[in-house]
Amino acid sequence: LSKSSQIVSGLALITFKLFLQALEDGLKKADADPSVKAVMICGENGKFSAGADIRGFSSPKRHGVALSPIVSLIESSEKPVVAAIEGVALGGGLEVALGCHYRVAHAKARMGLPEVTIGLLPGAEGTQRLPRLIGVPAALDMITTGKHIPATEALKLGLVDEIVEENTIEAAIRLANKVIGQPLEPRRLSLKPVPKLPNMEAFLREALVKVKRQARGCLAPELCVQAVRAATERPFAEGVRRERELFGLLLSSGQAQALQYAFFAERAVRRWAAPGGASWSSAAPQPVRKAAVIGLGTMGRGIVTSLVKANIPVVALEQDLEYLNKGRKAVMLLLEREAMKMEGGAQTLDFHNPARLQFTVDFDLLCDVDLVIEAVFENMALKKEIFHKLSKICKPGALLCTNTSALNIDEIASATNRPQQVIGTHFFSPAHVMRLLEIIYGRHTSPTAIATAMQLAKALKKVGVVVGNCFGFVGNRMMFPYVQQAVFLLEEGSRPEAVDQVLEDFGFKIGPFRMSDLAGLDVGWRSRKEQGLTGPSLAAGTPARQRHGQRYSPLPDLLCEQGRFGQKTGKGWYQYERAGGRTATPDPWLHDFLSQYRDTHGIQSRFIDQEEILERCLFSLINEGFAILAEGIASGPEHLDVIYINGYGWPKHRGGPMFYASTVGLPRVLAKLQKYSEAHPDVPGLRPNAFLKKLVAVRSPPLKEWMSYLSHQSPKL
Ligand SMILES: CC/C=C\C/C=C/C(=O)SCCNC(=O)CCNC(=O)[C@H](O)C(C)(C)COP(=O)(O)OP(=O)(O)OC[C@H]1O[C@@H](n2cnc3c(N)ncnc32)[C@H](O)[C@@H]1OP(=O)(O)O
Repeated sequence: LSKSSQIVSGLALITFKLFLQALEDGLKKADADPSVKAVMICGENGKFSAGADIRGFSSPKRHGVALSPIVSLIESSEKPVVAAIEGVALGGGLEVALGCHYRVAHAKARMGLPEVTIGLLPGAEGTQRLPRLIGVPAALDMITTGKHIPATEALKLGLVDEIVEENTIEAAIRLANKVIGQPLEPRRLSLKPVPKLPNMEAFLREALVKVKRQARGCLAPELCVQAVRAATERPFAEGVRRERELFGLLLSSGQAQALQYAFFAERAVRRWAAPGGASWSSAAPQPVRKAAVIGLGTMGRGIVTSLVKANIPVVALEQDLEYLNKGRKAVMLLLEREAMKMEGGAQTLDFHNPARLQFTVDFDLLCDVDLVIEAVFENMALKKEIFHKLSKICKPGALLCTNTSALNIDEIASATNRPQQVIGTHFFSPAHVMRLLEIIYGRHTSPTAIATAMQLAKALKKVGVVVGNCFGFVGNRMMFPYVQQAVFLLEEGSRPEAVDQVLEDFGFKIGPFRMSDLAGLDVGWRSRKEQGLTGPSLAAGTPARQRHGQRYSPLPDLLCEQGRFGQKTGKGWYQYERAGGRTATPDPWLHDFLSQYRDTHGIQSRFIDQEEILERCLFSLINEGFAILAEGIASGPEHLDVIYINGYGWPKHRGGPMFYASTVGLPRVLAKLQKYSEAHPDVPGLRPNAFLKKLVAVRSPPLKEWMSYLSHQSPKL
């Protein structure tokens, strides 16, 4: 456009506020200058905009330049304004583009309104303009999910006018030149009607039901639907007023802070630290060009699928042909399903090629892999045998990972000649779906090994969280007291469905008993037998409800002795329509069994209210979290929260257990733990941890300062 245009650039994230000011000044200048015939807005360095600075929403100094008036200013310009979208146009960035009269995008650009994922809604008139441009169904989908869509999809939806493979800015200038002099009214989205649907009311009602069911207590998706509904029912200006009202509600709901905390926590855990000062900033990962997975049970199958999806060639190994064929079939089925989901996308799955995925029973084929993930049964002797073999067969630099949920990494490493290359990689089931990867370093694990495991997590599109070695690591260790409380509550008078209901209402995807039925009660039973807590190795004369002087509930063991393993046997804490069924119904047999159990042990059944259920389960879990932090097993509360959100179904809009504790108030958590501990002195999980007490004593500092109150920066770090 040379002299006849005004190029406004610099839509960089950190300078969003400054940019808005510059944009306003630039637009006004362009408008006043008769030599300017059109305006093109682009970003710097190939990126349009990631939107407003998220930290600004919870900053006490939140004032900022309002975005809406600038979007309106763009739209009302008498000269055509064209957005040249490269990289990403997200949130406020996309709302700026929606104010423009035309949008040109690079083929690799991505667009979205992700505000819902940080507890907000597109508050710069995005909920009013987008439905006018692409219709209610597509707009609602983008706004309530926050998904980023590729440029090709944006073109199909009519969100952009043109996509280009080459120079986006030149293409935008070409388009601007072409449209000079054409009427702008039809291009101003605020003047357009929202395209009608024959069944708009029913559609919106169903959309609301859907987001309420999926979001479980999370406000933002629901309010997004309400804002879009306003677009369908009210004139633009009134819709904008409603949008503003709803935005204000979300901003002060507390959920937005929790979700924004979660956004940054997920990024903070990438900056890992380990003993001896090793950290993300100094350690470099090794390349993983080929991997192997040992064991094709449920976990191994998911891990193989995950590696194939990440385009890493895999050797999948089983102990014999029977298991191998079973495993191969299951993996192929998973991959077929994944391929179907990806159909039409840019990526394809090349899993029929033996160079990409090879099944074998021959350990020698592992001689050239860069990384092995052992995913066999949770049995120390078996794992040690495998690791001993691996250290003989694998090339010297190969990283040896064990997928374990609790076993001692150091003991496994002791079976090899290279303990520095042994690391725990705790995947969550189903491993090709769940985002969490708990990465556990042992006493000898090298910084390179940790960096490589973190790099692997990234390649697998997972959130890697580095933690220290202890029984259950972080996630399961915090889960033990939670589940223990849930079972104690049954002993005292509650029922599985009552406990599950309270925790599901809190926002957990699934309560502890439904979870236990899903995972299989036999898993914990086996582990308790191995620990000598139950079964033949239990010393004669051990009291039924006590182990090592502490309260113990034999209830789960008794259920297992009855063959009630959960869904797989059709009976567990609930009953199911058949073995393998998924619909849990309260079981009168279990209710009778609990009554008899209480009678046998002289337990006076009592009514337990929702508050007690919630507090005893959650506060005991949080209490263990403080112990983990004090011992240096994790380097900060964010690590625990990211683990819980991504691996244990903790509701993200509550920010994770430690963030939740900070919102409840540490003095309250402490007081309640003290109260419950006095009532149950034989339950160590309820005894307030010293670190929690210390934080309360120093007046409960903000979560990000907690770690500075540990006198020793812990033996592990
Ligand atoms: C008054 C106005 C009212 C409303 C209008 C505006 C509302 C908004 O715009 S809300 C913000 C909407 N935008 C987003 O939610 C985008 C969030 N960011 C992302 O999705 C991703 O970061 C990305 C796709 C932009 C880039 O992904 P990737 O390449 O994987 O990098 P990272 O995620 O690691 O990010 C790098 C770095 O940038 C920080 N960051 C990214 N986006 C923001 C942001 N919007 N605000 C603040 N900081 C952001 C991120 O935290 C990383 O930094 P650290 O490693 O230091 O944590």
